Amino acid sequence: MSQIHVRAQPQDVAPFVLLPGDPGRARWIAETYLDDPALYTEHRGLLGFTGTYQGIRVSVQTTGMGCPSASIVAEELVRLGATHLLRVGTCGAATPTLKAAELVIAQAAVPNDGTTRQYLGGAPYAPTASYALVEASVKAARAHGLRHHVGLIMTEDAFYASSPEHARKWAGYGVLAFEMEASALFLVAAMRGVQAGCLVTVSNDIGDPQLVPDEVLARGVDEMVRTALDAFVLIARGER
Ligand SMILES: O=P(O)(O)O[C@H]1O[C@H](CO)[C@@H](O)[C@H]1O
Ligand SMILES: O=c1cc[nH]c(=O)[nH]1
Repeated sequence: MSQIHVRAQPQDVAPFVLLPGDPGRARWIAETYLDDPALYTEHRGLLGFTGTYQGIRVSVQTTGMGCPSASIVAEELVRLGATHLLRVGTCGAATPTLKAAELVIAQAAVPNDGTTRQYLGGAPYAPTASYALVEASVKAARAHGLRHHVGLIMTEDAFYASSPEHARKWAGYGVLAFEMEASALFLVAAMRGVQAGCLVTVSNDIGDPQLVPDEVLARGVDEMVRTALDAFVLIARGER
C-alpha cells in the first residue's frame, strides 16, 4: 500500500536507504553512484530513487529538513520494508576541532527537538545510532583514509536560534556538531525495530552564515556518500 507522503509501493524501496535532507543531493547520489536508478516518488519534493550499488539494492530517499519531516519519512520507509536507514547530511561544527567538510559519524544525538519530545511524552531518552552502522561506517571511512570524527551530535529545530556561545556550551558537554534530523531517525528506528545511523559533513560553523566553499563541501559530501554506501556493502556481505 502506498504511504501518505512517501508515495511508493513496498517493492519500490530497498532494505538499505540513504537519507539526505536535500532532494538535489538525493538526485545527485542516485545519478552518480547507483546503477539503473529509478525515481519511485517525487511527491512533495521528497524525491526517492532505487538502484544498485556493487550489486546491492539501495534506495536514496529525501527527508526534507527537520525532525517532523524526517520522522514521517522514516516511519513510512519502515512500513515499505526498509531495514537500514543511514542519513547523509550536512552539519554545523560546534567546535574548532572540526574542519570544513570533515566527516562526523554520530554515535548518538542530543534530542533538542519537538518531535522526539512528542513521541516520548517528555521522558528522558538518549537517541542512539545502530552500532552495526557506526562500526561499518568507521571501517569504510578508514578504508578510504578519511579523517573522521565519531561521537555525539545535537539535533535541533531552529537553525537560526543557534549562536556560537550556544555551540561552545554544548561542545563543553562533548557535542561535536549540530544538525536537524538524527534524533528522530534514531528514535523511530528503535521503536520500529530497524537500524539507523547518521553521517554528516561540516558545512559551516554554528552561528556563522559563511558556508564552506562549494567545491570543498562537494568533496565532503562525496566522501560521506561513498563511506555510507560502502558501509551498506560491508553489512550486506556480513563483513563489518
Ligand atoms: O544537508 P541536510 O541533510 O539537509 O542537513 C542539514 O541541513 C539542513 C539545514 O541547513 C538541515 O536539514 C540540517 O540537518
Ligand atoms: O543544522 C545545521 C546544519 C548545518 N549547519 C548548521 O549550522 N546547522
